[in-house]
Amino acid sequence: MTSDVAHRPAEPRTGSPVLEVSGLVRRFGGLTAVDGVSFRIAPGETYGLLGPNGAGKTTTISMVAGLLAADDGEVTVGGRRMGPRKVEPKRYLGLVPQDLAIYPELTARENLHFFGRLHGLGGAALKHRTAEVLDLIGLADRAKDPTKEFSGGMKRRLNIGIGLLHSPELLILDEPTVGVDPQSRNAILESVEALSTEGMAVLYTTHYMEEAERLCDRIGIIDAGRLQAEGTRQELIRIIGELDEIRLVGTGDTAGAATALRELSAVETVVAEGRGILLHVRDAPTAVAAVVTTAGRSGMELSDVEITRPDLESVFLHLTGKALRD
Ligand SMILES: Nc1ncnc2c1ncn2[C@@H]1O[C@H](COP(=O)(O)OP(=O)(O)OP(=O)(O)O)[C@@H](O)[C@H]1O
Repeated sequence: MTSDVAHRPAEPRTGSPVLEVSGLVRRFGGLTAVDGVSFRIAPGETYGLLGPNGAGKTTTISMVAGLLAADDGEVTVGGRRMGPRKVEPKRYLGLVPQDLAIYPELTARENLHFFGRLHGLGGAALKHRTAEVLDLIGLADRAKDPTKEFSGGMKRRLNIGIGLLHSPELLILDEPTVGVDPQSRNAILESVEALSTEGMAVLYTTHYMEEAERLCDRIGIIDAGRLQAEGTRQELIRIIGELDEIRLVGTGDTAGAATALRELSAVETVVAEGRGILLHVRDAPTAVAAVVTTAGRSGMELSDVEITRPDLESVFLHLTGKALRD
């Protein structure tokens, strides 16, 4: 069945969360893959699930999308209870799986038309939405080409376009940049960024810290099936303290420089070590000029200055005792 009116939810539910996940649990035999996961996503918000391989990201989103039954807990999409047998709530979400689901012989536009019809779109509305989506995923100029000629990254973008066609309230993307070249990766990230201008809520899973930092308003750090922490990038970094590191390498009067550096207001700790000094400071990019000048004036000849700022990788290490990437 097709209609000329794009399928959009009848009532916008601004204010209340688009997605509410509460106490979700899923076991596979003796393994608890998802162990009491709860989070919410507001309209227009991009929420990242950041965790290493096997953390439970795909299992979580499979339950969110109603593809997999939960052993415990509850998922609601737009206030509607989700589950494998539910039909209505699934109309409000789009799922972009890791695996590609496109027809290689069809052009990009034909693929979108085909999947659009499956969503009940047709006529002028389908044409209009297809053009909008092709723009959004940056494939308007390749709309007439068979997708078998596309690069891996372009196919991924089309996969995202298919998930977007029916203007879902919530779009779920499962590690959409795995295995693509850096240029395509950037194009994918730009497409996802553009979604927030559409007011869509996005659930984005990744094991790339840079992607979570760039795209997500809030991030849930997941490991061994549990949400270890949740918040904005800044909130998460506060968990491990907000101090940056400046490492000064050089010769001369290191001890004298260390004493002088302790007097600077931005400096919290100073440790003289081997051929240099390690400082913990607030806001290193602002403090570095005074640090370098003070060290120089105190008789230290610098050969290198290195700034390290805490990132989500450091937060993950702090919370779990292991690196995000193997
Ligand atoms: N159908 C299944 N049967 C048995 N174990 C499973 C099944 N699906 C997932 N698991 C296990 O559950 C755990 C979580 O897997 P999941 O795929 O959710 O992790 P992930 O964070 O998405 O990682 P990846 O990035 O590798 O997909 C893993 O230990 C995995 O082996």
